[in-house]
Amino acid sequence: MENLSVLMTCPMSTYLEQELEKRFKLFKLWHYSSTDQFAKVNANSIRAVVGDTKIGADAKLIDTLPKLEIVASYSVGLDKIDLTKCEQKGIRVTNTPDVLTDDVADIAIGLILAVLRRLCVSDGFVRSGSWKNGDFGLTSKFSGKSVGIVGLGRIGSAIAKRAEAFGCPISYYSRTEKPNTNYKYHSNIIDLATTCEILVIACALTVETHRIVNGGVIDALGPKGILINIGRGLLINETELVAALIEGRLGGAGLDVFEKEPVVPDELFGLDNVVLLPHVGTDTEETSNAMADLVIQNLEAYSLSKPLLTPVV
Ligand SMILES: O=CC(=O)O
Repeated sequence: MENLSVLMTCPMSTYLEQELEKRFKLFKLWHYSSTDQFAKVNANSIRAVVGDTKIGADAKLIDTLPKLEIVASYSVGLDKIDLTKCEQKGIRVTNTPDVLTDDVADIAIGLILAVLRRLCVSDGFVRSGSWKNGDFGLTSKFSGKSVGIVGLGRIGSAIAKRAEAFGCPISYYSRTEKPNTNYKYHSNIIDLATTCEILVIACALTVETHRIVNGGVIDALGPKGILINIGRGLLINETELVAALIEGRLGGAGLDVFEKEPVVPDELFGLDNVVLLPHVGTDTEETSNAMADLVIQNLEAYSLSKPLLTPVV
């Protein structure tokens, strides 16, 4: 197995680095001044790339590595990988589904509660000593509110299940109606946004879903509506979102992802009806290690010519 040379694109998990180093010849792209400098000496030896949600394998990297055979992503999302190019070149691709579903669904519910019950603001209220001057004031109830989910895949379904336990009626939008659910299907995202109080974006970022939440969807959700995004920043038109929040056309937002991470629009920092997280949906020790194990198992399977565990291409 040592003969598989693996390129990691950026720091993602110390455990993953250590485990890769035990098994393969590991190169770390961030130890070089540029991809070109790395490629000058090593391009012909790399057969595997391990990328993540920050740096995956785009067309330029793939073209730089003529011997590349497999991209094992330390993420479920595949938007940072040029899948078409991988398919054309016969490069295998794997990701890390399932092991992270619970954590991402948990953080979606956490964001809903944080926005509606104003958890971060009330924490600040206690820390600043303001409580001594009077009560915090009333917030908004979660239990029983109608939840609309965009994308009823693994993560969307796990969010639905959790929201059901809060007594929330669930409806969803996806390309096709899913069999065997009691949830109401909308074939149009505007209809979904019009009929729900909390809209959770849980679909993959693809050409079709790019900025699927535009001004029309935000206005359909309305001044009492809450928008939650645990998918990708580019699923929402961020400029429209910021404008709607500032103008009071949207009730609030809970965001784990942004268009240009780690850059977050300055305007959001001054709003106390938004909760902002640094893309941490999967970042628990347990899940991070499970994702790393899956990356390793896929690479091991590949190097032993065994079936991949979670193949995408
Ligand atoms: O965002 C997280 C992932 O795609 O795994």
